[in-house]
Amino acid sequence: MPPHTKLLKVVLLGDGGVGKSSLMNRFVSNKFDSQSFHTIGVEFLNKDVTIKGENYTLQIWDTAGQERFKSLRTPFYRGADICMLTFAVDDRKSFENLPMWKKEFLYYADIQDGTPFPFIVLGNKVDMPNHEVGQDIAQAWCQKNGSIPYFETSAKDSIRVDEAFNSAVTQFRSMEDKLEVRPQPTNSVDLRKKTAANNTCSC
Ligand SMILES: Nc1nc2c(ncn2[C@@H]2O[C@H](COP(=O)(O)OP(=O)(O)OP(=O)(O)O)[C@@H](O)[C@H]2O)c(=O)[nH]1
Repeated sequence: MPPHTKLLKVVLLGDGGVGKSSLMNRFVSNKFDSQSFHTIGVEFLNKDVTIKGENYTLQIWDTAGQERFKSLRTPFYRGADICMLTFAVDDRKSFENLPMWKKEFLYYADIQDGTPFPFIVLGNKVDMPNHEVGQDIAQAWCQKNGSIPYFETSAKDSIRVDEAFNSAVTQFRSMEDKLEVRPQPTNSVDLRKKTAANNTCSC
């Protein structure tokens, strides 16, 4: 890591199939795979960014959205700096599950509900023709849940993906002073030397 680089742990959550892996791969490698497989456990990739003159390494944790992998993903929430809650705009159920994802994150990250925390909401697959969740409905939910920034994205067509990740860092910066000292992972490993490598963990 270059000097004066801050490591930020970013956790991507949401129902299986909404496009979390695809968003991470678009952001880190500028690639899209239409045959993307379900994630088992968690995977992470690092990407270096500079926001307003400050260097950051974003350590992006892509979690498995399917219910059966809950026990594999939840241990990785502790120590997160940013949480990106993801749904697909063509899948109403995935939007309706956002409160469940937020609650699960706060519980396993050991953060009290109501404490300021940098969340971002992504409505992915905006390239799809049939939207079951309108921008107004999603924005209203974000507003009600602590004025969370909302982005309609497409990993496929590369729409607003960089903007959403960069905004997540800006959101972190704006709240940094207010964030409580949060519990760090007990089973931590030093992952800071790895950058843009495909690292899989299904432990
Ligand atoms: N049209 C469209 N398809 C997408 C987009 N993003 C992802 N997909 C497709 O949706 C499917 C699921 O994408 P993934 O990235 O694997 O979804 P995930 O949320 O990581 O799924 P889990 O690993 O099961 O939690 C794949 O077939 C992707 O190619 C998008 O922006 N637009």
